[in-house]
Amino acid sequence: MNAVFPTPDAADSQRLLSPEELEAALRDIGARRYHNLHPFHRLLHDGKLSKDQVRAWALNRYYYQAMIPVKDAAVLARMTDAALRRIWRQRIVDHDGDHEGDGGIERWLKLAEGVGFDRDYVLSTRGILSATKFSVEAYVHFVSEKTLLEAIASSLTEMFSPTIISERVAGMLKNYDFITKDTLAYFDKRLTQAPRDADFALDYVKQHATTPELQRRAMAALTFKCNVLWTQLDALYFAYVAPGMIPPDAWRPGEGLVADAAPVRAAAAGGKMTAADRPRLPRGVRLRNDETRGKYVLLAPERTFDLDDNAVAVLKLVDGTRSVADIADELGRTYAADPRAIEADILVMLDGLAEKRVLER
Ligand SMILES: O=C(O)c1cc(C(=O)O)c2c(n1)C(=O)C(=O)c1cc(C(=O)O)[nH]c1-2
Repeated sequence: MNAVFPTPDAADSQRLLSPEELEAALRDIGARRYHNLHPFHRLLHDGKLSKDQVRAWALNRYYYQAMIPVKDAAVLARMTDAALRRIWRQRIVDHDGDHEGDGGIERWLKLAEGVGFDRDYVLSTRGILSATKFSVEAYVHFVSEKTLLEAIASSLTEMFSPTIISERVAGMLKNYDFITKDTLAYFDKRLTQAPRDADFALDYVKQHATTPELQRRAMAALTFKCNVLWTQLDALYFAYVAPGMIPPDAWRPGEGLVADAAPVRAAAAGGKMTAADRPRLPRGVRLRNDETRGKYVLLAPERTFDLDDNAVAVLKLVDGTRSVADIADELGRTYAADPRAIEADILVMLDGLAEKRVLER
């Protein structure tokens, strides 16, 4: 059974490390395996993701946040020492809060709402990737089944989280116009909570990992936890970046958003296009590159519309899943221009096409 986990080589595993050497070995695991190194995080922080890809991250990570107190309750249940429980229970309070509307889970829900989700949809966990669930649940099982030392050691990824949190908050605020400081308020508190928790867990592990075997187990626990975080990002990347294979039942762009009702209402009222609408070409209408004339045209049954370069850039992004706001965001990034100014212009253009019945929402 143990063979499933890689073991350090025999010579190392037989030597008792000093507490300082053990800490250095644990930090080295983070330096090589922590999820700040994952390509999905690089894209997220550098502003390279679409709004829908950021949404997929916020939705899936909700599951991790929601299960952290379940994990910590399982750790608490292993503790026979009241003094230890008094310290550990603070983690549950941090996430659940002391009253309704308080705590980390609530703040994560605000983050999800901030990127457009309907709160009840997020709470339902319906659209969460199965791989996210498997990975988070593996963490809960791990702390329930392994020794208390291993359970505590598995939380040590928090040693590395303040750096990634600072980088994420700065990067997202700079690179995405739909992200505000309020949306990311979740992370404010983590900057003090995580170091406090990590300091305690590190002292505990350094004190209690008193044999080479226990030290090896503590290192394996931290490696396991790095993998729990890494595989969640693998799953997001596979489903929403490349190859973009969204499994059955997982969230699809456009689902579970508060703006969902808006296009329906607007269409029913016959009103103008809004930023939340997801325009698409009606059946029988196609964007075509007319090679003899060297330009793109919109081909409709028995009619052809000449298009200027701006219209072509917009229509290349019209796919029935991107909203007008998403299209404006993407063009804003491509042309380094203010997306809200672009949005106003393309709404007028799209309304014109909708009136000619070569566009619908
Ligand atoms: O934003 C991050 O990158 C990040 C990482 C980690 C982590 O390293 O486990 C946690 C969190 N955030 C976090 O918000 C959180 O509540 C948390 C709890 C735990 C844990 O293992 O008990 N890790 C993390």
